[in-house]
Amino acid sequence: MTGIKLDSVSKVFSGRYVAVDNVSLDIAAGEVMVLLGPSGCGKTTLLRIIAGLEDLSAGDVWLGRTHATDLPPRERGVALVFQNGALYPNRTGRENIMFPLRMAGEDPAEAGEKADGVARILRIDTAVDRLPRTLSGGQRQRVAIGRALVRQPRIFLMDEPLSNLDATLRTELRQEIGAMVRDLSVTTVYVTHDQIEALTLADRIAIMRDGRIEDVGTPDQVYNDPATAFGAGFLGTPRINLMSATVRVTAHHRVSLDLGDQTLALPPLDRRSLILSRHDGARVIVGARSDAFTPTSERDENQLSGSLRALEFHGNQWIAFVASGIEMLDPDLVGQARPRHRAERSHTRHAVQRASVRTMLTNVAKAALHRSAAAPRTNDPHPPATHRRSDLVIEVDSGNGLATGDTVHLAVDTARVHIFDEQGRRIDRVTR
Ligand SMILES: Nc1ncnc2c1ncn2[C@@H]1O[C@H](COP(=O)(O)OP(=O)(O)OP(=O)(O)O)[C@@H](O)[C@H]1O
Repeated sequence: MTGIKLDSVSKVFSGRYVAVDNVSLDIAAGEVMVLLGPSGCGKTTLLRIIAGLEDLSAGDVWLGRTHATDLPPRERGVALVFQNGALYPNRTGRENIMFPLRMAGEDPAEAGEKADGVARILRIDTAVDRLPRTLSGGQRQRVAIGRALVRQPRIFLMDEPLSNLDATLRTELRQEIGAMVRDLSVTTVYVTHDQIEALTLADRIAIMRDGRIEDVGTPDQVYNDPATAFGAGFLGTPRINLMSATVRVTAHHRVSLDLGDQTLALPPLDRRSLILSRHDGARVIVGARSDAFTPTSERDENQLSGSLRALEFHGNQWIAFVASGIEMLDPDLVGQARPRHRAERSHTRHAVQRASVRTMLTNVAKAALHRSAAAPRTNDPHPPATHRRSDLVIEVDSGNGLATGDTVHLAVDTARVHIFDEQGRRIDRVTR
C-alpha cells in the first residue's frame, strides 16, 4: 500500500490563474480521501497532479517513499476513472477490462481470467460479453472501474465517477465502490461536489475552496466540529444558520453574543467564554444547524424568537423559516476575499518556485487592498443580508400546531453552536 504526500503544491494556469494554492495533504496508505468542494475549487486539478497529468508550479508530490514530482504518469502506479469512463465501443465489456493487461503484453487467457475476477467483484460478470452500447450507464461505469482496477494500481483516483447516473444507481454503486476499495486496501482519492457521497464514502474529507483546503477530517469531524464557516455551510441540508454577532462581556466576565435585538448567553465555564472574555466588541459569526433549535413555550435566557414566515413539509421532516431580525450571512461569501487571478506573468514549472508564488500572492493581496479602498467591497466577509438568507431555518417536529404568522420562541443548545471569527475560522480549537 502506498500513501500520498502533497507538500505545498500549487498550480498556476497560463501564469495567472491559481487553480491549486499551496496545498499540503497527507493521505495514509489504504485511506479513502474525498476531495469535496464547489465547482472550480481545484479538485480535478489536484487529482491530475497526483496522477502526473499536470506539472506543478510549486511544491512536491510523494507517493510512498518515492519523490514523484517529476515521475511520468505510467510510472506512478495510479489508475484513474472519470465521469464518463469512455470505453472502446467495438470491444465487449471483458475486452475493455482486459485491455490494459493486453497492452502490457499479458497472455490473453490470463488477462481474460483477471478481467472475469474483477467483473465478479463489480457484479457485471453476466454482462461482460456485451458491447458498451448495450450496457446500462451503471454497467458501463462498472466496466470503466474494472478496467482501472485490473492492473492492481497502488493508487486509485476517481473524478465524479457517479455524476451521470440516476439517484438509485448512484447510491448502489457508491456503496459498492466503498466496499471494493476497502476490500482491496487501495489508497483512493475520490473527487465529488456531492456532500452525501463524501460523508458516506470517505475515511477523511478534504473540503476545498478557491484552490485551498479549508478543512480536513473524518466525516464526523468536519460535520460536527467544522473548522470554518464555509465548510460548515457546505455540509448539511438545510444549510447551517450563520448569524452575525458582537461579543459583549459583562463586569463579571459573562460573555454574551449580541445578535441585534436578541442575545445568546454562553455558559461561564464554556471554553468559548474564556476565549471571548478578552474580546468585548469583537464581531463574530455564530453558526447553528437547523436541529440546534427547539420551539418552546417556556421562557429562558437562551432563546431566540421570531415570526414563522413559512413552513415546509420535506417528507421526513418539517422545515420552518423564522423571520428573527437577525443579520444572516451566506456561507459561500464568508471570508472570501482572495481573487483567483494573479499578477500577469509568465510561469513555467521550473520558473515558478514556492517563493515566487508567495511574492505573487503578496502583490495580488496588495492590489486587492488598493482596489478595496477605491471601490465598494463586493467580497465583504459580512455582506448585507439578503431577503433570501434573512430567515432562521430550523427543523420542527411534524409541524405541531404551528401556523405561519405565529411568534415562535426557540431554545438554543449553545453546546451545538459554533463560533467563527469574521473570516469564518473557528475561534476555538477543533479536534482532528
Ligand atoms: N488547463 C487549464 N487552463 C486554465 N485554467 C484551468 C485549466 N484547467 C482548470 N482550470 C481552471 O482551474 C480551476 C479549477 O479547475 P478544476 O477542474 O480543478 O475544478 P473542480 O473543482 O474540479 O471543478 P468541477 O467540480 O467543476 O470539475 C477552474 O476555475 C478551471 O477553470
